[in-house]
Amino acid sequence: MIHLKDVTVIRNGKYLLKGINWDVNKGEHWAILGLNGSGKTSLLNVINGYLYPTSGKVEVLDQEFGKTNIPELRKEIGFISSSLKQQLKDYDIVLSVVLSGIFASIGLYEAVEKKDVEMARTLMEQLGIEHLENTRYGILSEGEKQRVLIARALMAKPKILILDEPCNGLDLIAREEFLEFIDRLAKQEFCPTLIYVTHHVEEILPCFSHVLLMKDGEVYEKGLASDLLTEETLTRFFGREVSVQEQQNRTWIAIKS
Ligand SMILES: Nc1ncnc2c1ncn2[C@@H]1O[C@H](COP(=O)(O)OP(=O)(O)OP(=O)(O)O)[C@@H](O)[C@H]1O
Repeated sequence: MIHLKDVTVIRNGKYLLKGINWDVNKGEHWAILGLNGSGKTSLLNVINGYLYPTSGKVEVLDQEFGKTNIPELRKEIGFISSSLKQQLKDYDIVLSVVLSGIFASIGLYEAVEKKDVEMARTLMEQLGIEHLENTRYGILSEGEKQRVLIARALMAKPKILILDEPCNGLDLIAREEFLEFIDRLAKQEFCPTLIYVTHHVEEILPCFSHVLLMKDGEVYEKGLASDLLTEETLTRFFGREVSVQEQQNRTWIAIKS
């Protein structure tokens, strides 16, 4: 699904990413964990073709960057981020916003078919936002907006779904409800490969088979979540002694000292 070989990005004399080697295979879901400024967003921008590497090779969905049509490829990659949340038009109704996902457009300018509206309604129902169909996007809460974004992304039937800190701005209940949805989504046969970026270990659900630990623009470690979400590795990674607890099949950490 995604293959990065020795990817380095330098901008304004600064290494944003350094020698990244990363392979995401079909059937895997990855969580990317890192502190502020560790290069997570830069990495996502490379995958989306918004940030061109200074050196190295990028292959996404069997397309090698530099030899492929990136805008076409982007249609197969769903991307959920806070900047997209802000770009959507406040005055559009939720149904239009969801339907606009078919065209990856901000606003709905093209005719849609009955089956598209049916699909949008099914997705809204699965996300518990069907009652908001005719509500203006601008008045929704952060949690509701997040669900609209997910439904919008899924309309395009992406092969990869990237979630960049999707729980930012969600309260405790909204966050847990959102994570429950992600868990349900991961169990569906049609689920795209999920790439979930977060600062918070406890958001890494059991459906995330693998974890990429990012530090200072480099891959600190990568591998099975069960191998990496341990007291020993996380203490080394964060550079602070942490204690780890398993609850509801998730890892919760606290700083010891
Ligand atoms: N165009 C650029 N020129 C110079 N430095 C940049 C540029 N874009 C990003 N950076 C720097 O690269 C580093 C990595 O940024 P990035 O946004 O990828 O980190 P992040 O892990 O996503 O951080 P956060 O968790 O805070 O969102 C930061 O120090 C940032 O200031």
